[in-house]
Amino acid sequence: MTETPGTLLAALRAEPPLVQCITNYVAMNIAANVLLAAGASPAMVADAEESGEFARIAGALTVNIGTLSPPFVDGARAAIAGAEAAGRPWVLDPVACQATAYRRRVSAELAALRPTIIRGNASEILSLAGEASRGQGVDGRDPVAMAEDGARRLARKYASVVVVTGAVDFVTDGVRAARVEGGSPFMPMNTAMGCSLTCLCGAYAAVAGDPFDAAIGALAHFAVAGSHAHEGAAGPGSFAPRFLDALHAVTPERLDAEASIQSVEEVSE
Ligand SMILES: Nc1ncnc2c1ncn2[C@@H]1O[C@H](COP(=O)(O)OP(=O)(O)O)[C@@H](O)[C@H]1O
Ligand SMILES: Cc1ncsc1CCOP(=O)(O)O
Ligand SMILES: [Mg+2]
Repeated sequence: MTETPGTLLAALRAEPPLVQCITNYVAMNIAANVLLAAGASPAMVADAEESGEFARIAGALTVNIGTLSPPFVDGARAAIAGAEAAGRPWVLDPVACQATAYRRRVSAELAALRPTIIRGNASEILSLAGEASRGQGVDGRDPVAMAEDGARRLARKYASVVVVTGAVDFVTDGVRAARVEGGSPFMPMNTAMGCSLTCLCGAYAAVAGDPFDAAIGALAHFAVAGSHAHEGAAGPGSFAPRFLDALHAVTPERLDAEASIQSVEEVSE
């Protein structure tokens, strides 16, 4: 792996990428702070009046359907067209896509536009892959292992890198696969943690040559920072500021030294 998480983090900090985040009302502030702490430059630019134009100047685009509405979806469509025209990577977060017909329809439409990376919890990836999901609203309720085959199918169908998050994260491009360990059980007790990770996947994709490496880099950065923040945290409340500090404090060298990444042998079909 030439593009290790540490190499990508060094590149990101040397030239902070502009990341256009079309995300939900809950995540906007949290995700912007996560990107700034990590070393990237966030901009929450969502309306169709300008989102396509902005996507052409951003290093990457992220689209999250957490608090979707028809104008929001129009903004996402325009931004995706702009990113595609400019050859920029874009990331889809299909928040709670199992929950309603509207979310199933919009997430399927956006996935069919072939995102560079799709990132969701196991329940969301299961649903996007057409399988039964036990997700409750935005919260994942399925084990990551259950969603791995669905992730592989999605990756092959849309030529995307697919990331399934949970206690141990899984990433696949349909040919290669890996698992990333670390983090903290306080992470799913903090809202918008997954949404923020999706935005960080955009930041890493902006500086990486290979979106599979980018996804692993963002996952490793979250996992290492989450483990550091867990030390001394009394609960989800004190975890949150420690996590921002840890995202900022981790150096490229420590990221490569501490990241726990296992390649998964893939069976060719
Ligand atoms: N039980 C856990 N232990 C450690 N890290 C976790 C755990 N659950 C989730 N995470 C981490 O929290 C982040 C958000 O993942 P997740 O909670 O699955 O997303 P979402 O917020 O979209 O449901 C990821 O970095 C993931 O690795
Ligand atoms: C609570 C909530 N409601 C709609 S979007 C959202 C945030 C979800 O954040 P995450 O998927 O990162 O847990
Ligand atoms: Mg989520």
